[in-house]
Amino acid sequence: MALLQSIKPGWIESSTGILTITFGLSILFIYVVLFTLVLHSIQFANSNIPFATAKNPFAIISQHYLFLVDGPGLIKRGYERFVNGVFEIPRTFRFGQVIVCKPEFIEELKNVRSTIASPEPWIDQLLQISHVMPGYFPSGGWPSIAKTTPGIIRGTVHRHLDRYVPAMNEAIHNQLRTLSFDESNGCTISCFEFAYSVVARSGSYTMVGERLANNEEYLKAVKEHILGMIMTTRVQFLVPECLKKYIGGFIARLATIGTRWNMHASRKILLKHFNARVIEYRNGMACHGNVDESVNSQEKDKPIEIFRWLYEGSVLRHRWSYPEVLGEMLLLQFAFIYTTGYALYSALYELARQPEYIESLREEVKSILAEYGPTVSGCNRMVLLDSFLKECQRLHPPAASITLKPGTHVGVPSSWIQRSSAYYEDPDTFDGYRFVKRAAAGEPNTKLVDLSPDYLVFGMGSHACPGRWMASVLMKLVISELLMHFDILPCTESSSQGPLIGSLSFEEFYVPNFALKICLRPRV
Ligand code: HEM
Repeated sequence: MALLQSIKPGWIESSTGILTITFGLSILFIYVVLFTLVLHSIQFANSNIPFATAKNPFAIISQHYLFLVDGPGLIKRGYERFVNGVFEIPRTFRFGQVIVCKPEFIEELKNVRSTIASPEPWIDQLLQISHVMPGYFPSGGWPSIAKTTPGIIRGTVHRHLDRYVPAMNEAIHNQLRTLSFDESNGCTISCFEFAYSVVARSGSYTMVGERLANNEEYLKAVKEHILGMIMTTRVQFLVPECLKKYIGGFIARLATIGTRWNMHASRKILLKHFNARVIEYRNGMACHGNVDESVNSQEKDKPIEIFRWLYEGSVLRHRWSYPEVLGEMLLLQFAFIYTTGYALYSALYELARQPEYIESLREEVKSILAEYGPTVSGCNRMVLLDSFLKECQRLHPPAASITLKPGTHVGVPSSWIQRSSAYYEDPDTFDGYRFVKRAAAGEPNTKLVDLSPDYLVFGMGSHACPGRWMASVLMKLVISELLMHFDILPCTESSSQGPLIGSLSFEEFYVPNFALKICLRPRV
């Protein structure tokens, strides 16, 4: 005790000294990082383009912060200031994003050749592929496999959409079977979780086949991996480019360990299942005798499984390596499942909030299903539902801008154009049948999958989303099934209500409000 008493004051003094030095060094480090950030932003920025708010050092730092936590809000402020011009958003240690608002420029961008305007650098910078997925793609340059997938989706998934529909219907039923219903109150579900799960299950049918689409461990890993990628990327944004290689991965792991955002843990599970699926493909290929027949045999009447197509392409034609196939699958899961899950989530939210639409939509679905069943041609005839979904996407797109050009990253403030009175009457009001009325008035581009400069949810030009027909049919099948068998109601608990959008964004991407719930009550 005496010894302790005798050493304590000295120890306290020296520890206070260490604390002061550590504090001082941390402040110095923060200043150096902020100074470098401002310097880099000015160096990377286009000198003749204004920033969303202003170009002074404080404004640059605040825009970096805002783009990280509320990207759509920052894009809105820029759009309001430069509605007939362009503006730029500085980004942490990278090229800024130039946002084009002037309608003539947007029209010009639409017609740019696919080799010049490409979404690849945007995806690379948004998801920071080389840091978040090291080892999957060749360094320097975008993998050739990624240039092939949109073609496969357009040429096979879209062309033979009807072949996928039975599996998609089964996935929807299987997902509904996982819910437990209470006789009187029905079932209260997390709105995003339900939409995300049903899309993950149906999407997995398309991507990896029936066995994995029913494997709960795999499905959980798919969902967690996508959210994990979002979270990991966000954490990585805060680390300077030169340090990312050394500490980026470590910091991101530290931030997500033990959470559902743990990308590394879920990726391990996914890889285990992908490898097992590959063994099944190999066995199948061995059974065919002639391996070349294997790829062709898929094209007869069965839906083409995207993973199998990519894998066999890598093995048989040596077009790309196995890690590249895995990398492409992980990216495609994001492109397919997050976007469609978000779109379905917003539609369920609006259905629960706006019961006046339920009866007319139900009537339409009922008569079409009676004649055509849950098929592609049935879905194509659901004009009211199509308009309702398009209105949901107009007001709640998954992202506030779409990016089109390499080098300088050029974006279009889609979310705010879609809310502009220049293009839409009473733009902030939800009118589920807005597009049916427009079609009746003879206006063009009124279908959910139609592209136009005032409706940019699926992009535009040669890189417009090739999965939009799949997304449209999938959402219609889910909503038809729900309308036929359930009443869709808002949840009465106050903690489960709230806005559609969560409190943080992911650059220009919106993140859902995970707490939002709806109630499904079985119809008598
Ligand atoms: C509601 C759901 C969806 C939305 C809102 C959406 C949105 C988008 C957008 C905005 C782009 C960029 C277009 C551009 O740069 O001009 C895109 C590209 C892409 N999407 Fe979708 N998407 C959805 C569903 C899907 C689905 C279901 C698939 C797969 C079956 C898919 C696969 C892709 C691919 C592969 C690309 C890259 C196209 C290219 O590089 O040429 N998407 N999507």
